[in-house]
Amino acid sequence: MPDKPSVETKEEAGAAENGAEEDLGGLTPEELRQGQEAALALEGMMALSTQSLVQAEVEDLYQLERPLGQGRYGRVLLVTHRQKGTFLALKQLPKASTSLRSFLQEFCVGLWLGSHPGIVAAYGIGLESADSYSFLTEPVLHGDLISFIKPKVGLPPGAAPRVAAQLAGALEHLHGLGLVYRDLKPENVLVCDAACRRVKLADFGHTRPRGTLLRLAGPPLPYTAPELCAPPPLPAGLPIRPGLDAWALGVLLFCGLTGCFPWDRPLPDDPFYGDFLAWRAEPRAPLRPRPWLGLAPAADALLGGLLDPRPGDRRPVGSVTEYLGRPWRLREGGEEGEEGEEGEEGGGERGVEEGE
Ligand SMILES: Nc1ncnc2c1ncn2[C@@H]1O[C@H](COP(=O)(O)OP(=O)(O)OP(=O)(O)O)[C@@H](O)[C@H]1O
Repeated sequence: MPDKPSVETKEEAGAAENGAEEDLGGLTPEELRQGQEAALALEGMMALSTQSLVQAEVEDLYQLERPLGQGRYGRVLLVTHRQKGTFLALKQLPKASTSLRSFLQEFCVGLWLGSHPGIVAAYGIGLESADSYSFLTEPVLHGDLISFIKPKVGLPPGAAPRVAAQLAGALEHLHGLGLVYRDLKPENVLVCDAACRRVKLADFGHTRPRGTLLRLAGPPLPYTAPELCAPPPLPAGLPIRPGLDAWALGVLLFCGLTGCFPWDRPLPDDPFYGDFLAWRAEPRAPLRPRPWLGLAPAADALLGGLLDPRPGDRRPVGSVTEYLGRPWRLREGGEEGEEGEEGEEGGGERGVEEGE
């Protein structure tokens, strides 16, 4: 699947002000307070980090080994420290397209998340060069999750629940700090081993404190939650909350289980989304949309909760743990299959690499 742009959102300064609950876009005052505290803590870290940026050209300090990846905003290089020889990943963001503030936000969120097994470790070194800003993280050398998702098949047998559990843990950690990740997609999930047993979440360039006001500024993606596609409840935007990540996790898991996107965008004019809504309204077998045919009841229930179009009723990312240990895919012929068997196929029409 070629790289899809991240969810384009327009951001308003600061978090939503305290007020009547109906003005909080579904956030409770406590949730909003936590988001405001996160915003303050992040601003503090950014102010300190700006003073400690190393002023140097990357090549003066690090030996470039090979590119690790390229995103819309920056490139990631495998480098070695010239004196110590340590292997590191260096994310370089050109000044032409990245402000100091955006760089510091991404750099500091990575630091703040600290050491978590499901999150790429940040090394606390930020560089300012003539034309770019850079920071260093641990290198994760088996590529990103997209290269493990076989079109119209999905992830290797057994991998989807493992990936789901690790991503849910990483996102819960981030949500617990009052943040919303906002950019969950396979390209941002790095794989630590050839069997896709261990994964880590990377790229915190879109992470913001809960309650930050955002509006969708570009076209919606499959991962964009429907409430972001609708006109925002407040003129300035939607106060973001963790349910945005729960939706994206549901879409990512669907891709991982079937090798297809469930829809192009969660709007009623999208035929696949329309079929999904009709099936939700009346979950009889004949109405089951074709892309969902290969899923077992546990996956139906898990995805049904994460992909609830009503953000207030949507299940949290941690609900993944309730469905571990049960088959998520059917064998051919409709029986429930063990995760770990060969030959599981989703019934979808659009492979993940097509047209995205
Ligand atoms: N620590 C790392 N180790 C190995 N590869 C990495 C690492 N960080 C990122 N990559 C690779 O580089 C790619 C681009 O990185 P990243 O997503 O951070 O860039 P971006 O410009 O912010 O992307 P986006 O367009 O998603 O916003 C990733 O998809 C991944 O393949």
